[in-house]
Amino acid sequence: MTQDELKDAVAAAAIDEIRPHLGRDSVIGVGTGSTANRFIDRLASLRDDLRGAVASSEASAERLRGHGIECFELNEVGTVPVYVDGADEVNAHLHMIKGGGAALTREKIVAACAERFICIADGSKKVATLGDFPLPVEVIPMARSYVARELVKLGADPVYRQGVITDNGNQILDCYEFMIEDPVAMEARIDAIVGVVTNGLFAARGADLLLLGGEQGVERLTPA
Ligand SMILES: O=C[C@H](O)[C@H](O)[C@H](O)COP(=O)(O)O
Repeated sequence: MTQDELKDAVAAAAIDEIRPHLGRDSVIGVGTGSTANRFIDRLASLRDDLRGAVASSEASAERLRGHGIECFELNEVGTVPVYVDGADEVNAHLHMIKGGGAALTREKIVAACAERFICIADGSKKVATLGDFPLPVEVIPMARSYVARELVKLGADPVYRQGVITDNGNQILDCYEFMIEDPVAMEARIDAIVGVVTNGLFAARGADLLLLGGEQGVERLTPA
């Protein structure tokens, strides 16, 4: 199976997972990226079975609206029963690195307000230790150099993602050469640097369920 087929398979599995819990008043959280896009395309078939969605990016909101799915502000709905999103890497504890598409901050906010986080990913995203994928850190632009120096002290090799402005008007540093042994502690340490808006470690609030696509089908994994 190709990676695209695997992404499609996990998107379909997520639809099966959430369908029994949806009602006409349900507003669900929807993530960002190529895997989440496949989920959004399939969600179109459930358009009449839910009230709408909270999107974690402008791009996802636009795609949702294109399918006739109403988008709400998170402040209007407060909490969402479920948040479905992809990941760049995920470990056995269902801690993740996210933000390859620069949507990490809004993703983390919607995830924080979700009763349940379902991660959908093809098998290539599952790792023993997080960090092969460069960890994104969203920064206030004027703090970029300072934050980069602080990240070096933590052992990372931060690189400015040239030309990328987040939906929040900020910039991204990608941390290379940075294997993360304790994702919960590192998430908090990076967030404590002045000028950091968010980092792409989703460990304090990891996923509750991972739908992982492989040659044998879609595995259903809960945190180890
Ligand atoms: O900022 C982007 C998000 O964190 C995505 O969920 C992540 O990059 C995975 O994207 P994809 O499904 O395209 O691999």
